[in-house]
Amino acid sequence: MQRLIPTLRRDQVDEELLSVINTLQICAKEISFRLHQGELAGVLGSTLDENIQGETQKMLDVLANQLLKDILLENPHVRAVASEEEEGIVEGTTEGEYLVAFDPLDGSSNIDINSLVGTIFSIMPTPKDGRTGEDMFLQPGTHQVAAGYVLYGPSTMLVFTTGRGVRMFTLDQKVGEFLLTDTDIEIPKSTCEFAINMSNYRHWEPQMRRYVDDLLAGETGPRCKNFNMRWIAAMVADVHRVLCRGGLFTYPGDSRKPGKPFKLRLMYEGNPMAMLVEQAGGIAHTGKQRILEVQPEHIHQRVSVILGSEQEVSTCLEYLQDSHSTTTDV
Ligand SMILES: O=P(O)(O)OC[C@H]1O[C@](O)(COP(=O)(O)O)[C@@H](O)[C@@H]1O
Ligand SMILES: [Mg+2]
Ligand SMILES: [Mg+2]
Repeated sequence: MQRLIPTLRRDQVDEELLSVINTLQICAKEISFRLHQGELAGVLGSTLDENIQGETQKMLDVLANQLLKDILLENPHVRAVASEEEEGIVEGTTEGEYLVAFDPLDGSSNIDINSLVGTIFSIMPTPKDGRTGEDMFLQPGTHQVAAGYVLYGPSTMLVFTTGRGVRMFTLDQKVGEFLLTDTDIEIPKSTCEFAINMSNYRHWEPQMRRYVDDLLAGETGPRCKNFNMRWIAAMVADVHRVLCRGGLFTYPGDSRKPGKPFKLRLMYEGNPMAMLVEQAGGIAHTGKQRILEVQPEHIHQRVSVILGSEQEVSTCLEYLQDSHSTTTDV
């Protein structure tokens, strides 16, 4: 079976980028090891702190962030990193050719119940126009040269794209290597499955409610078919299911917190997942535009996400089109 780096080398990925990807896979193996040790590693539970987004930090959020940051910044090809757990960017080597944005541990509320979590990452080139600091990261997702995630599940998987399709690698615990297990991933065009946190129903705009009402109405409703629902509460795991067997995943805007309608982060959740989904033939949208075309204004920007099977996302967007001309609350 093919190993990660030789597989990418055959795609003529440049050596500097390969080196960054190699560093990421080293971190992923270490995080995977600690997670699988669970309680035995003494790293479960919460810290007494909140991250800069006001969310309770788990010990593993802190540990995974420290690991990724420390190891990436030792790589001479990394100019800077941006993380969900860091307020500002952290600078590396001035000559570094690449920027890395990451969510060190996604779905971290699942840690306490020994359920699925992941790491998400996005790699962009260092701009050559003299920009410095956080401004270097403010590039649309179309600029990403590589993106992916690690799913820490019954097996640890690395799902990855450099813009030449999506590949899945599985960590062979015996040899400590990610081996290629699936290639040319294609999301089925149609689906009977959707993923949304239904408990927010009352906070959605009317057209999103109408779309979901029609899904729930099943074969006797206007959609004339029955839909199933799944929600793992870890974007990595929900998107992984969509890549494997199709589906629609959405975290739409809602009116819970005035002035803060969105939950998922653009630079290290929306963009990398959008690149994977588009590379697998799906759609990744905000409801108004391709996620990959959003011009970021700051590194922790949040965004509405609707992604997955082409036909179902298109149908959802048709429902929402009405709403954007009649409501302004999202
Ligand atoms: O708590 P909710 O509403 O189910 O939200 C779940 C969503 O929040 C997230 O967990 C946010 O990720 P973090 O754990 O990195 O903060 C997504 O992975 C997931 O889709
Ligand atoms: Mg996350
Ligand atoms: Mg996180």
